[in-house]
Order: sequence, then structure tokens, then C-alpha cells
Amino acid sequence: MTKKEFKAESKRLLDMMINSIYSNREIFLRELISNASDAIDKIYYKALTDESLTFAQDSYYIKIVPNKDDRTLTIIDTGIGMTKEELENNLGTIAKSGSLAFKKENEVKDGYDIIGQFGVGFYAAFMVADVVTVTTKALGSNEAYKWQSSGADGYTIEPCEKDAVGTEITLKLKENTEDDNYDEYVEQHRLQSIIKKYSDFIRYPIKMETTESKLVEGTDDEYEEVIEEKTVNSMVPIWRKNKQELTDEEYEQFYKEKHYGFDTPLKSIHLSVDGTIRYQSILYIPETMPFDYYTKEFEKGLELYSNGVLIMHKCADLLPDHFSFVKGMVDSEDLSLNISREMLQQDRQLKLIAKNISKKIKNELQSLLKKDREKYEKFYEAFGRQLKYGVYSDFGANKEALQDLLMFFSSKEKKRITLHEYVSRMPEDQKYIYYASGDSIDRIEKMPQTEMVLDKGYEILYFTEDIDEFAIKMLMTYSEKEFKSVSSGDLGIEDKEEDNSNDADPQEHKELLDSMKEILAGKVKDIRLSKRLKSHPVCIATDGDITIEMEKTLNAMPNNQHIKADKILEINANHEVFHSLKQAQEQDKDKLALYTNLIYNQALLIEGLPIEDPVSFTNDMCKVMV
Ligand SMILES: Nc1ncnc2c1ncn2[C@@H]1O[C@H](COP(=O)(O)OP(=O)(O)OP(=O)(O)O)[C@@H](O)[C@H]1O
Repeated sequence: MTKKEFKAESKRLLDMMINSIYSNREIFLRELISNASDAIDKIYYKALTDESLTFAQDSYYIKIVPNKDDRTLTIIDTGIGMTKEELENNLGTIAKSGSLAFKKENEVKDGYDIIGQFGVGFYAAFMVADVVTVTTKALGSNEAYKWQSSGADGYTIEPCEKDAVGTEITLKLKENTEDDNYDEYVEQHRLQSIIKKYSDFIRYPIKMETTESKLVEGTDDEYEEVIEEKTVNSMVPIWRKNKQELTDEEYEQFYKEKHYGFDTPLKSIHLSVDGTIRYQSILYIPETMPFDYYTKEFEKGLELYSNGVLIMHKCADLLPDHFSFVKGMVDSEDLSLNISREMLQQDRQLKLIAKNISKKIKNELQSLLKKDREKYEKFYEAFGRQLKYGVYSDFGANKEALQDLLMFFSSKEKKRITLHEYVSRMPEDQKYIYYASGDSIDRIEKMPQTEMVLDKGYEILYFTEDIDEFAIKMLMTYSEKEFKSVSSGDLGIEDKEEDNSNDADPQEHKELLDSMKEILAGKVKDIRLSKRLKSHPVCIATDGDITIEMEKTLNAMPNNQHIKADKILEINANHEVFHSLKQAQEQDKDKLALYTNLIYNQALLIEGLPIEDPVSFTNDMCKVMV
């Protein structure tokens, strides 16, 4: 049996390459600039082993020359150039990467890493150009060649004149159509912004003539157009610099330049990891919440670079949702990119980096909490809610990692404290971590249910956000202590023997409680004598897992399932109101119904719950007054 080779329809292949690989046309410039940078790198590598060569970094550059009249864009480099044979091989064969071959031959190391690997980037030029002309002179050669192609039809190669070693690629831009404007690729500002976006950290200067309007010397209102050659890229990626050499101002400057936010970041984290996967990263904890943070429009993610070239603007997979506020970038030379560089071929490396980054962020936040409380509180004010979501979501998968970053307002301290701080000062006889939920600190402070817990000298955490109780339910315990709502049926507080002020006998008042239960049938699950009330006559407690605040939150959700908390009406047997109830029970059943309804509605009001029938409530009030 003879084995046959596959044939390829090269015209169709080229057409597919040009039109299907990239989703964004502007990246043609990134590809050509990366090739130019690779070509210069190759001289650098050659110079390492060839003593007759010296590599003077300053003499190498890339130049972008737009020509509006001819509608051409030329990319010039002072790199290694190509011989006639290399032109044939590299630009005449699709998917042949001279750069990859070079990398393998020269065992490229030490950070000057060559970008090209697939042998397709060059053809991106045909996304914007009808005709591409390459003139090139290889290092060490006296001959120069011109390669020209209009795409699928093939190419020509002929000798030409060129003094300097290097390559010049001229694109004759396509004609504009109704939908597409190609003129933008000869516009100075547009080109500058594409270079800044993708190629800002190419190691060699990318030069361009720029026209700027400047004040004429000696005048104060006369301007003239000045043409200057400028380097438009920053060249040295700040993340490749040594941490010790960088100042806070430089990190802040980078944050602003990259438009990560308008604020001044609270903290920057600079990572340089050289493990199973190598990467560098600069991360920021912003100071203020972006205006769209809690909207559908907000996109989390970090910038992803491969060898200093931007691959993805917002790589969401690098950040877990609970740290979605983090801004910054990651650069790695170890990513397996797909052919368009728009995606990654496998996400194992990305997962590793993401895991690593997530750990670092957590550690940095923890150290901020320890070392700079004020800053941490500022951070928590803006993004604490997201951490609580993090505890709750994914069925609590991250709760352990996040629990020590949480803070809640304390009844004792009158400011936010951590769970660790709470537990570490719990009196020995205190079994639970107590919390009270309500709309605001003010309201919670006035809640009758807190009386007994406070009286015992126990601290209460105030929950004012709807997510709080859900997060805590997911956490279940902290340091082996369970959480308990001050409104829950059983507070788990044992009365000291001498304190029997709340020890009224329920049996003794059974008849009254039963009559009241009948009056409030369907509204409350039970009526009990309270152990927690001191000065207030009445409150609502709950049995079971659903508390009043949770009921409110669940019922405010779009898929409202009318979930109800099991409400218990608690009455303070030591309060004068209780005696009035007792009297009414004995003398006037209508009065008992009136009083019972009144105190029930009062309890609802205190909880911030709506009164079912406000008109009959006010009528009842009037009846008491007249
Ligand atoms: N400006 C240049 N100077 C010298 N050689 C070049 C230049 N541009 C391209 N080449 C050669 O042509 C080859 C093919 O380039 P092309 O951009 O298609 O692929 P690549 O850069 O190797 O890989 P990738 O598709 O990953 O960018 C390169 O590998 C390189 O050998």
C-alpha cells in the first residue's frame, strides 16, 4: 500500500487564513511589529555566539510610515532580514515559521523571547491590504530582494536595491467600502493607539513621525504644526523590572496609563513567578468601586500578555468572582496560544496561574487587614459585599479561604470587626456568635430582641446587607462556634438561678396564650412568654432556618416563592401591657382581641415588616384612645 501526502488547495487555504483566523482586523499591525521585533532579536542572539557581531541596542528600531496620498503603510525594521531562500521558505509557505526554527536552533533563553511560532501572522496584512511588498536585505548579504503578492494569486521575488540590512513591508490599503474604512490605518492617532494597545512593551523603539501643534516661540497665542519623530511605545514592561527599583508612584502611573481606573489604587501586588509555569503580574486593589460594578455590564478580568504582546484585554478566567474587583495584568511566556493568539489552546496553564493569583490576593488582603486597618476598612466598604457573595456562592467552596476577610459591625466596638476578633474575646460561658439583622445599624440598635443578649454582656454582630445572613448560613460555624440570630426561638442562654425575673410560668398563663393564638390564627406559629425581653412589651422571634430578614430578601427577589419565616410572637410577662392583656382576658374578650391585634402589628412594625391591614390598625389605635 502506498502512502500518499495530503494536498492543500493553497489559494483557499490562504483565503481562510486571511479571513477566518482573526476576529479583529487591527491586529495585523501587532503581527507585523512582532515579526520586526523577532527579526531584531535574532541579531541579538546571533551576536551572543558570533564574535564578529556586536549588538548595540540603540541602533535597532522599528519604524511605522503612513502615507495618506498613496494610501500605503510601511513597517520598517533594522532586523536580520531575509535571503532569497528565506523569502521563499518563510513568506512563500503558509505555516512555515522561520522564527520557530530559529528558536529551536539557537536554544533561545534569557527573556529575549521570540514571539513568532505558527508561521501565519504575516498574512494578516492581507486583511487590510490588496498588495503587500516586502523588500529585505539579510545580515551578511550584499543582495536585496523584493517579494510582492496580492494574496491568493501567488507572489513574485526579484532582486532590488536596498542599502541597509533589514526589512520594509509596504501595504497598499484596500479601497474603502460602505462598511469598511481602511483609511484609518494611515491616521497617526489610530496607529498610535493600536501600537499602544498591543505592542507597547515591544523591547525596541517603535518610531513614527507625529504632527503636533505647538506654541510658536516668543508668542503666546500662535501655534504651528511641528513634525517630529517620536518613539510611541513604552518599551520596558514595568512588570519585568525589579520590585525593589519601583516606587509606589510608578505603579500608580501604570494603573492610570492602562486605564484600570480613575482612582488611586489602595495596593499594588507585583509577582514574578518562576515555578512550573513562569509568569509576571501586576495586580491592583482599587480604592473605589467602578460605577458599573454591580451591573450586568461589568466585565471582570486581567489583561493577558504573551511575551509582552497583548493577547486578551479581559481574561475572565484569571480571576474568581469574589476577587472580580482586582485590576491588572499577567504576562507569561509559557502559554500555549491558539493560532490567532485570541484564545489559549489549553487552560491548564491559565488555571494554574489563576489559582496562584487568587492565593496571593487573599494573602495580600489579609496582610493589609493586619498592617493597615484603615486602608482595609476602606477596601471593605467598597468590596466587602463581593467577599460575602464569595462565601455564599459555589455552595461555599471558597468559604474557608474568605472567612477571615469578612467584617461586621459590632455592638460593642461600634465599628467593623472580624470574626476572629469576635470569637477571641467571647466570654467562656458564651456558646454562640450572636447577630441581629435589620435595615440599618440604628434600627438594629433599637430592636427589642437584642436586650437579653446585650444584658448578658455579649457582643452582637449587626447585619445590614441582604447577603449577610445567607453568607453566614453557608459558613455555619466559625472557630467551631455556631452563629445565632438574636431573634431565634432559642437563644441558648441559660438563666442564672438568681435571675428569675423572666421566669413566668407558661402554664399559669396558658389560657391567655391560647386565646391570643386563636385571635392571631394563621399569622403566627406560636405565642410565648419571652425570656429575652427586658423593657419592651413584645417582639417577633423565629423558629427554624428562615429569619425575618431572609424572608424579606427572598420575597424581594424576582422569582419570589413567598417563603415565610415561622414567626413566634413573644410577650414580656413583666411588662404592664401583659397585665392589661390579662385583665382583658378575664373581663372583656373584645378588648383582648383589640389588644392582641395591636401588639402583633406593633411587633411587625418594629421588625420593619408591612402591616397587613393598616386601616384596621389605625382604627384599633383610635378605639384605645377614645
Ligand atoms: N520583518 C521580518 N524580518 C525577517 N523575517 C521575517 C519578517 N517577517 C516575517 N519574517 C519571517 O517569516 C516567517 C513567517 O512569518 P509569520 O508572521 O507568518 O509567522 P511567525 O511570526 O513565524 O509566526 P506567528 O504566526 O506565530 O506570528 C517568520 O517566522 C520569519 O522567519
